[in-house]
Parts: sequence; structure tokens; C-alpha cells
Amino acid sequence: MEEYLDRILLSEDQIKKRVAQLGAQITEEYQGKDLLVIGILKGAVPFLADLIREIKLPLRYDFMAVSSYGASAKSSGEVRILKDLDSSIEDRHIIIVEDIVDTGLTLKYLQENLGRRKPLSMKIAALLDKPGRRRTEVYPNYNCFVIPDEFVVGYGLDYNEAYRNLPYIGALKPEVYTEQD
Ligand SMILES: O=P(O)(O)OC[C@H]1O[C@H](OP(=O)(O)OP(=O)(O)O)[C@H](O)[C@@H]1O
Ligand code: HPA
Repeated sequence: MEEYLDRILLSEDQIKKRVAQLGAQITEEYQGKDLLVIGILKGAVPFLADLIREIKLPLRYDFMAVSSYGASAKSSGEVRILKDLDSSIEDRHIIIVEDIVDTGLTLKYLQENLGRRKPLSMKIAALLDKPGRRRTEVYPNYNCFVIPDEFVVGYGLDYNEAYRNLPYIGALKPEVYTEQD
């Protein structure tokens, strides 16, 4: 295991199996619907790439970039749009794909912002849910794993832009980061 990790929380195999299950569930639930999958950059990229290949339906995908963490391990609480969607979502069935719901502030902002654009339906799929840190009452409709209150990296999740390419999810050693930085 890498020396900066405390332990591996979710193995490559566990992630693969759970993402396949979720893809099958979405395939069933969206039969006959015109689906648009919206990935939230940058963390959702590996999850989105794997999930869409497990959804056996015609779909389209687009990306949005928002940021509240900057280069730190603590949410600033203020969400900014860095890149908006390429096209309208009015009258589309959308699934927002996130790597993690932590304080929930990013998701709350996205729900409000995208909700105003009048999609036909809107659901949230998150790889990880960390309910112990929630600061607002938002929860993903589809979730792969619930995790404890620890800062995690890998499979898209970063600390200061590093570790996104790990194929599994690991908890960072506390000495590698500080909550206040
Ligand atoms: O529930 P919250 O406390 O709001 O945290 C979740 C958000 O934080 C991370 O994004 P970040 O701003 O770090 O951007 P990134 O995806 O580019 O890493 C993550 O990808 C979620 O979008
Ligand atoms: O635990 C986390 N790791 C990486 N990025 C994050 N963004 C919110 N929580 C986390």
C-alpha cells in the first residue's frame, strides 16, 4: 500500500461490482427515457466513465465544473461554477453524477441551480456518501458506499489534485493533510 495512506477503504473489485449493480438498476429504471448524465468535474470522471458503460441504454453525457474545496481538505462553503453545461436540460431526464457527498453544500447548490432549468426529472448518483459531515439536508438518490468521516482519495478523489488516479479508495494518513489548510 502507498505510504501516504492509512488504509484502503474500498478495493478496485468492490467498486467495480457495486458500480455494475448501480448501472443495472439505472438501466431498469430509465427504460424508454431519454437520459442525460451530468458528470461533476473533476472528481466524478472515473465513476462516470465506469457507470455509463454499465447503463445499457442510449444516453448522452455532459460535464459541469464547480468547486468549493480549492486546494484544501475543508469545504469553503461557497460554490462557484467553473464550467457550465454545453446545452439546455429543459425537459430532459438528468442524473447528476458526483464522486462524493460530504457536507452536501455542492449538491445543494447543484440541485437548486439545475432545478431552476426545468429538467423533466433530476436524480443524484454518488459513489460515496459521508453523512457524518453533512451540513445541509441533501442525500443522493443512488449511492454506492457510505463511508466514515475521514478524508479519502483515489478513483477521482484528490487531495491538492493528487491521488485521483488510484484505482481504489483509501483514507489519507492524518499527517498528510490538516483540516485547517
Ligand atoms: O459535499 P461537499 O462538502 O460539497 O463535497 C463534495 C464535493 O467536493 C469535491 O469537489 P471539489 O470542489 O474538491 O472539486 P473536484 O471534483 O475537482 O476535486 C467533490 O468532487 C464534490 O463535488
Ligand atoms: O474526503 C474527501 N476526499 C476528497 N475530496 C473530497 N471532497 C469532499 N470530501 C472529500
